[in-house]
Amino acid sequence: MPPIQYIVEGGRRLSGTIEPSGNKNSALPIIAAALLTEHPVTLTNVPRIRDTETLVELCRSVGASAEWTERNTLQIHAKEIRAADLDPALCARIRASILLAGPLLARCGEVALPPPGGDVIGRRRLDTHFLAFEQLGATVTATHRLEFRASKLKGADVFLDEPSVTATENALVAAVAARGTTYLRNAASEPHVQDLANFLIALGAKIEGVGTNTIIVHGPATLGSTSFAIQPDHIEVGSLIGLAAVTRSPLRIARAGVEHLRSIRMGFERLGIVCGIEGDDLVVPSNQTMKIHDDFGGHVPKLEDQPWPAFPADLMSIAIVTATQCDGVILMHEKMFESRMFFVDNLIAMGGRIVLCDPHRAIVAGPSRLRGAPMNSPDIRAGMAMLLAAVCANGTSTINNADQIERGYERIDERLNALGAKIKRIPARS
Ligand SMILES: CC(=O)N[C@H]1[C@@H](OP(=O)(O)OP(=O)(O)OC[C@H]2O[C@@H](n3ccc(=O)[nH]c3=O)[C@H](O)[C@@H]2O)O[C@H](CO)[C@@H](O)[C@@H]1O
Ligand SMILES: C=C(OP(=O)(O)O)C(=O)O
Repeated sequence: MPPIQYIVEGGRRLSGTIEPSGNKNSALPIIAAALLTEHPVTLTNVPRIRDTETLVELCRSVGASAEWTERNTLQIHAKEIRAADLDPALCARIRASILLAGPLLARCGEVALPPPGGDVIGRRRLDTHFLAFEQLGATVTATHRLEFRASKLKGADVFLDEPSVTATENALVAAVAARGTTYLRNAASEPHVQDLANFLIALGAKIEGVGTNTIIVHGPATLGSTSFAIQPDHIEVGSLIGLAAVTRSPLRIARAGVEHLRSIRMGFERLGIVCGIEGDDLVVPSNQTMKIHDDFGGHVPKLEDQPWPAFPADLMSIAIVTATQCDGVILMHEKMFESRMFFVDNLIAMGGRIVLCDPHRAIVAGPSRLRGAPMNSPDIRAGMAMLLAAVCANGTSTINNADQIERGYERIDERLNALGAKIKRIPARS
């Protein structure tokens, strides 16, 4: 596939209504977990993005049938599956290939996975996955590939060494197949972890504590068939709030899943951006103060990410771009990933007033007038953040490697153009 480039004519006001896609990070573990049951599963509101397409190919390669019956509806039937050798190139494309470990181990008693890929945003440890699988009775060998074996998975009282999202998801799926009760303590509780748990419950699993940091699973479950709708993507909603703010545009984000937006709204409020709620829609007015709130006593405020329910790491890049358009000074502290902030060089080249203090901290002083520039998209969220910068900048920007953006955001050029943006995708979509 040829690399994708966006050419963006900036400085335009946007307006209108946009609906977020289904959550990428819900769809991925749920597609993988559909391999746990031998009955058919229908998933709706699945984002049709590069990451889900890659995982669907991997599911087919182990013997499941997986068909898109409508643009965002996926039917998966894993009547019989085999612990086949998985294509290392496909696994290396996505972080979520590691999510096949839980269901394949449960179904086949063994699985060998090439190392997963995903965003290059710092070290991405797998130790928490290994810890959880071992406590559930599996043996793990990690060499050039990851081998998991378990003749029988057994329920256990597992304390995760950190609330890793994908490790919690893998452990949750394995625990559903394990004999006995499992406690997953220090578990991640992100909306996508909740979505996966609700999907497993819909299949017949017995799970308590969904949305908390102690998940209790009574296994083994007899699983059936289900039809399940993926929840809206709160990270996409956050990206759209940033877009509305930096372009000073009124946007309505319809069916936004407002119950999961408190910490996100609070983060943007610190930047002087206040959203209204109307039913399940989020309304971003154009007349924002865009004035950064100092801490009590006039001290420089900070915005930092942490595991859920705090402000999400995947919105840090968007928040940095947004802060360049706000009045005041703020410390942005990315606590979780070591390399996510390096993209700010692109913003500095565009005229952003940012000091990158170290790999985890950047000081942003705004507002600054951004100028269009050529850029490269290093990862999904930095790519989307640069798209926001390009849409708000004076002049034309070129974003190379926009394939990265399309790993996570469905038809984003078309959807933003419908609001008034001017993004040309090369090659054009047929
Ligand atoms: C497919 C998928 O769902 N990917 C998401 C998943 O990745 P993933 O599951 O890979 O991320 P993890 O939750 O394992 O950890 C992310 C990083 O945060 C660090 N960490 C984690 C917990 C903690 O308390 N302290 C800490 O420093 C980890 O060491 C790691 O460097 O969760 C990340 C964190 O929300 C998101 O960025 C990814 O989009
Ligand atoms: C880091 C991300 O994705 P992945 O974990 O799939 O690389 C992301 O969604 O921002």
